[in-house]
Amino acid sequence: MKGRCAMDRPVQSIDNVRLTDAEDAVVILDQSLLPGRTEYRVLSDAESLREAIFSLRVRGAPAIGICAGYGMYLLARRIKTESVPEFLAKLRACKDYLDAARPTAVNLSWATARMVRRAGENAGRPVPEIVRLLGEECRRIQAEDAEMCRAISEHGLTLLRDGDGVLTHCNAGPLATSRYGTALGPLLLGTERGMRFRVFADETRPLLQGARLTTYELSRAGVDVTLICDNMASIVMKNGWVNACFVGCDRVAANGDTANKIGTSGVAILARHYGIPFYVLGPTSTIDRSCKTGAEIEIELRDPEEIRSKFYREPMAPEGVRCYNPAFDVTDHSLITGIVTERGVCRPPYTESLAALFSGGDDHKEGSYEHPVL
Ligand SMILES: CSC[C@H]1O[C@H](OP(=O)(O)O)[C@H](O)[C@@H]1O
Repeated sequence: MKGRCAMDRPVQSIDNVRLTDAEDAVVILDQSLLPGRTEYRVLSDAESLREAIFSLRVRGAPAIGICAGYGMYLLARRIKTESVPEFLAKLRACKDYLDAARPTAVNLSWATARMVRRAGENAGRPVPEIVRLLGEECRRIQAEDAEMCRAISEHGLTLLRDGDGVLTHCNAGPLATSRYGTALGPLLLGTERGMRFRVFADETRPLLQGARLTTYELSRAGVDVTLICDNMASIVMKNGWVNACFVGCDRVAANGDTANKIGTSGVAILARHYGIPFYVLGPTSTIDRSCKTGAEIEIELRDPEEIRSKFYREPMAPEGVRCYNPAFDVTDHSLITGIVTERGVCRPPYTESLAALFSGGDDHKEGSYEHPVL
């Protein structure tokens, strides 16, 4: 589906995922086709929603959560029953079906759980009223993410100076969120304010989110960006061109161990070697306190063809050669200088500083955010 240009709006708020006006489908910008093709997909059933998440047509932990929230509302509207218990049971089945698309990014299951929780809290109301409340909740998920990303960008910007060199890995910009992004947010916000940065974007094999998406977002925003192969991160750090590394996150454990795109832990080890600060940026919705350490985070394994041939005219390896294709790895908390959330910059020890984010007792407080000094 050819749609309005994804960049009709300021780059900080790419139109990457939304509900149709008729509320009968979720429309996504198909990120698997960028930067060459700007095409939208209309997701009108559970199968297309799950396929779009699995195939990274919509990707990035927050964007996946936003899409899943809209998807749960869409599917809830299709549940034809007046029995609340039957409605709730079928809604939970929708959650299980969508959650199975990708296991690592917590925002997927966090968003579907939030929708099921919202329905359960209102089990005393008639089904149509519950559905209406779910329509409000899915929109709140996207609106809150926009707030969180803006706050993350403000906090992240305090860590940078005009003219800094920043290395990024994968893509954690507006395409992966609701606006601004997490790792890229401070760079976009700072550029809006007249600051200049020199960004080195890891291409991020095998799916090349850095090459295809990060350079697309940053160059459109007028940010100086240089694309490098993943194996060049060391030399640009050694050359003294990098003042900080900024990466996103898909699941942060209670002790600060962080799952992010495969290759992130290698960047962190290099940064430590060269004495360069390494920051993880993400919303509190990506912190999973039920995971005590990164050892408990399930790492998604993907199709070997993504390594062998997905992006190349000619096969890059003999047909059928065995490949190992983990989509994420876990960066040990000891390698992380700070974790930037919408509520401030958390410093080690993360078991304490992350817990302090939730001192109000809830796993994720909706609405405005206090900004404690952490
Ligand atoms: C703002 S979260 C972005 C996060 O998600 C990416 O994974 P994927 O492209 O597989 O969805 C990557 O880990 C980014 O850091």
